[in-house]
Amino acid sequence: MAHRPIYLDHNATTPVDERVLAAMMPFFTEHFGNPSSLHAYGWEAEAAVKQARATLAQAIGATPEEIIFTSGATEADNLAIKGVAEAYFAHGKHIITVQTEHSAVLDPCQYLETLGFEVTYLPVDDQGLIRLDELEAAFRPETILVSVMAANNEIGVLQPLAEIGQCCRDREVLFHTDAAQAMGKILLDVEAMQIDLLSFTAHKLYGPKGIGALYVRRRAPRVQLAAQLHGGGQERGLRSGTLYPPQIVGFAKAVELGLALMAAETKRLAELRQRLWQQLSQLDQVYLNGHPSQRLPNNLNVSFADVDGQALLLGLRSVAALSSGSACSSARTAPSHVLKAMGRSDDLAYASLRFGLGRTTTPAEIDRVAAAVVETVQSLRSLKV
Ligand SMILES: Cc1ncc(COP(=O)(O)O)c(C=O)c1O
Ligand code: FES
Repeated sequence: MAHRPIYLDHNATTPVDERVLAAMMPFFTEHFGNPSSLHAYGWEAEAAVKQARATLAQAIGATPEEIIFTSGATEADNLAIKGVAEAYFAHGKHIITVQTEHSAVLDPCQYLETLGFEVTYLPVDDQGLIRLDELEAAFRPETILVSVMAANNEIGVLQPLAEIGQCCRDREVLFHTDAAQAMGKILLDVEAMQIDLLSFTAHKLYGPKGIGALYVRRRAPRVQLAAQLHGGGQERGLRSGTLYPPQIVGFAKAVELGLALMAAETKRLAELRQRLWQQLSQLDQVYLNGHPSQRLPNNLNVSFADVDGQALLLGLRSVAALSSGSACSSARTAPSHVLKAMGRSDDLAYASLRFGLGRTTTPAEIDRVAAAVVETVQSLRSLKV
């Protein structure tokens, strides 16, 4: 097999775990029924979907009726934000979010601005965290929704969900969180954290691409939501379209595994990340992006001064599959909006690498990549003088 670079881009996506694939397989062939059909084939598929829904609900402290399947976190974010905007505009047209959110949150907010909504984009501090006093100051009588991500996809920073949930509940404002990166990596509890809507996705957690879910609170205070896809009325009318049992079964299996392995993986990945950072920080003028400890265990984001970002990625291409910023924005020419919001200069934002460690990452891989990064940075710097 042709030599492939070491995969260190697990914040972009992950491979499907063999155990997840095995759980999915029967639902492509033997158990191919449509869960909506009222016969044995349909019931079989329906039973599997029901079980998966219960597993997913339990993983976040929700009830099964509160889980709406979608095609991923992008669709879940859109449904949450546009669905709340459409259901609550009579109460007010103001939304609060954060400058460092994923485009699946920022773009729906910008779209709503074209429809007359007002959006506050909270700043973050130099470690990527929002400040609660700034959140508190942003509320208005007409605020209907706060959307703050659980874990950032570029820098892995974990926002204080329970505190944000409390702020929102005190003011009777709905709280949505995009937990695409956080699911299965940190504990999420929608009761304890007072979360009203939560988006998640399977493919960041060794599950298949193209499946995700939105948790929508039905217990008090119950969330009203306007559907964004209309048709056959699946998912209690909130998301029409034939359910996809293989993906749904795989999603639940991935989450179940993620939770079972979480404690051990958190420890192992944090050690590997530390090993990587120790080697990289032997270079002069390297900067860790994001809070040093309040972050996902598998993410390290680093900026290198006096290096051309594009040349750095090119120089490492054969050794490691990495990205600069997020998967989508690496293809763009603008510097990362997340690093810019933290106050990084354009140069440092360009010359950044996101290391996303995963379940198969080994110490030998880390050492190999670290050595290649050190060597590439040194040689690019020596060319400059
Ligand atoms: C924070 C965050 N939100 C949303 C998404 C989009 O998820 P999906 O690919 O499931 O639509 C991603 C994935 O890149 C993400 O990292
Ligand atoms: S969708 Fe997450 S990086 Fe592009």
